[in-house]
Amino acid sequence: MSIKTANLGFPRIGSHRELKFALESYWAGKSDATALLDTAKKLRAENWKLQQQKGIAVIPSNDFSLYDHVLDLAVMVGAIPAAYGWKGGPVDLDTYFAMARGSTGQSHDGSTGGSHHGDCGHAHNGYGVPALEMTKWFDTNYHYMVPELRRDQPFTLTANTPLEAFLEAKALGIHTRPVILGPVTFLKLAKSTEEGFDTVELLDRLLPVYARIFAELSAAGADWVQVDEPCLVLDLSDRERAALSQTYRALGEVVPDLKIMLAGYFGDMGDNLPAALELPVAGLHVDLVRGPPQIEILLEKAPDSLVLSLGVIDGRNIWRADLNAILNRIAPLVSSLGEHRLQIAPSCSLLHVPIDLELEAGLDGELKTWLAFATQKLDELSVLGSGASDRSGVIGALEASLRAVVARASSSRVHDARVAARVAGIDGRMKHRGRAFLARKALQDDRLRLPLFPTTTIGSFPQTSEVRKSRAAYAKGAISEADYEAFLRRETEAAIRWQEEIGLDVLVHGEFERNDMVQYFGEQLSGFAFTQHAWVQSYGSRYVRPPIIFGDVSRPKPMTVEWWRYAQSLTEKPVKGMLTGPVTILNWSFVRDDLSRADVSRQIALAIRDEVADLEEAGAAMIQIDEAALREGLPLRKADWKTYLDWAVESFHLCATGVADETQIHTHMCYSEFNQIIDAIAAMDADVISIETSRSKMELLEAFRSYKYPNEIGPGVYDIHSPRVPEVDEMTELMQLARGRLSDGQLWVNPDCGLKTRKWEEVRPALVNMVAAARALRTMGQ
Ligand SMILES: CN1c2c(nc(N)[nH]c2=O)NC[C@@H]1CNc1ccc(C(=O)N[C@@H](CCC(=O)N[C@@H](CCC(=O)N[C@@H](CCC(=O)O)C(=O)O)C(=O)O)C(=O)O)cc1
Ligand SMILES: N[C@@H](CCS)C(=O)O
Ligand SMILES: [Zn+2]
Repeated sequence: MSIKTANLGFPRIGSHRELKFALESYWAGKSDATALLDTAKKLRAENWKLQQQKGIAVIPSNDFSLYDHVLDLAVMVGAIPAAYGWKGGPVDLDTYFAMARGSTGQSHDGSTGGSHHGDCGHAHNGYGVPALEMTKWFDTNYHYMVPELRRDQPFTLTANTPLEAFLEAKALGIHTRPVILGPVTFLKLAKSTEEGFDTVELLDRLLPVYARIFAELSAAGADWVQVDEPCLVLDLSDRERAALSQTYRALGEVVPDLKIMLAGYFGDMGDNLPAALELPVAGLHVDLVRGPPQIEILLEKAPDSLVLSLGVIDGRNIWRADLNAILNRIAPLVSSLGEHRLQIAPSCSLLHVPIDLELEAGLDGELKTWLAFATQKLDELSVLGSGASDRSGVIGALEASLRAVVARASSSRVHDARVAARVAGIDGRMKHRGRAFLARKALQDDRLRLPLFPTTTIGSFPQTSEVRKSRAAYAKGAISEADYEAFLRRETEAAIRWQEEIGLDVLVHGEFERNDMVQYFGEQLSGFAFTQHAWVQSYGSRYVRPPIIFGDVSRPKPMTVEWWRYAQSLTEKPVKGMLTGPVTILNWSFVRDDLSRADVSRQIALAIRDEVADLEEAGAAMIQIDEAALREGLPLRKADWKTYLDWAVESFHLCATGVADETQIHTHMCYSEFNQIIDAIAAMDADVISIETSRSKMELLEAFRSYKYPNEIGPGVYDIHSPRVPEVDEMTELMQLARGRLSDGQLWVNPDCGLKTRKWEEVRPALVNMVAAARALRTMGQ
């Protein structure tokens, strides 16, 4: 006897990024739909077979997506905005990708890859349709397409994709449990296109579509369906709770033969758990990695007939599990509920971890024994499934797990007494600059002598395929370090010359040497490991390789100073030092789980503080510390915000307060809904903050206006997520709107974010226009 193992979802991208290459080739018109769909089918089959081979009892289907699973659901239920020209019936690939990436009106567009958003023609051009908005999926670095719903939104089943997936697996002889995103989470994540209505109100119209999907699944032989409602870990309104209750009462009644495994994940269900336990579903999945105390409530309150799926293997991190500790933790449930009522599962879908540790030939041997990627997590599930009823059959695996846990806890690689002492020595003086902002501003203005409405950019210039190829060639040993660096110097010099030529006031070196704004720093800091193949989907065909923070963090040597020094040597204009901040490095890495995130952040901050000091020492008058992920790293529950913001702001201070008052500290945030965190932004006290505002027509500045925020701000005037080149007038108009909210002396002129995902053909005219807009502003009254 053993407890059933269940998986909630497997990464879609392929262990060698097969999906990315198939998609980008299709978009570029280099291959056809058949080739793309064949690759997708092959990946699905490989994933199912792998899980079968690993002995997973409950294997998911419909966890695959060509681009994004939220988009898939919107398309499946016919929630397709009129602009995409869908006339009913099955939805073709071009419509699907138009929603994902925008469209130029041609069948596919030839651009190989996006930015944060769909990247093709935009409606502002007078042709084409913009992509749906994109935003991060809960607190992950995965981004989903935001469905757009109107008050009179009809829903209709365009294709039963869970059924298709179920049948595809069945044809391979694999019985699966299809996955579908739940209707309440779907509606909650959607955006209403009209004022004054809550998308959850559309539930009555959506439920019949689910009922049909479920009925067809049941008729085809499915016995269970996994319905994901990650909203169960959020603060829910009464209406949302009522919607959950209505949904599961209704679906249970219409298709009684299909058992629902309702899955909540990404945290503790907290006050939603008792209500979830009362829903008339056959099973409930709980995330016991992020919410271990839920076990007590399950023991006390789980109804007799309910099957519990215990999310005990971390689906959000890459550490090898402490299998013995997990078995001990769930033992009371095993003895009280019995094996037949339990399933052993990852905390959430494995979408958020890389696929296979075995591919990491370059990773240090000892560190490797501490890690588990998706494939290894399947093995861990199997051991737990057997071990939960009888440990004797898995003694070897349990001993190996224990050895890894003990070795990691006591390893000298993990602990560095100097780092711990430095964190312990953080004192109040490191938490603020010398003088208050206005006094610093006077000193900085005197030093920098910038014009009104100074122009700058956010840091990166296009990462052309030439840049990427050169880095890949260097990594493979095909070109020498000297040749690679000479290439980067040429790129940097050309960027500096061009910025001078077009008249930007504050220059950047262009970040050509960086593969990614986080990975680049991870590769240079002690306590970090980096991988070769451990890609994780960020959105669509864009993936990241998050660094692994395994030990105490320190900086062996300066990381960016030489590139800054070189760039500054080429010009009289100021060049900004360019760094990624600790909270962003933390949020976009796999972080050790044996130290608080606050302390890891402090350690990174102290390393960045040293880099800031070295840049200042080298002569940098301005240093930018990007905190792109500070806002998006907010905890899911409001009650946890203050603690997070306190240490996040403290970390920024630790980076920024070692410099003289004459040195101007910049920060940049590209996810900019600031209303709820404006106190924290003000407390950061950066001399200049650049933010994303162009799409919101400067409305995001309202938070700064009403707060009477005194420091300087660069509200983005150029939407870098679109290939479109903004006109001079548009940018002056946007700045005029900004002038209505802030004083002239506070304002900078810059794009929304870095330009790494854009092409030079777009960037050149856009920045020429931006400089012209700033010049025009200097002569214009408000
Ligand atoms: C700003 N964003 C970021 C997030 N997270 C990060 N860690 N970084 C970010 O910038 N989160 C939120 C947003 C949006 N998210 C993303 C995520 C990913 C990209 C992106 O452009 N990804 C690239 C990969 C970038 C990278 O690491 N490149 C490496 C390796 C490149 C490579 O594959 N080389 C090839 C050969 C190259 C060639 O021949 O052309 C190879 O090795 O085979 C590098 O540059 O060295 C992606 O392509 O997915 C953007 C925004
Ligand atoms: N300096 C970085 C910030 C991106 S959020 C860049 O320009 O790409
Ligand atoms: Zn940005």
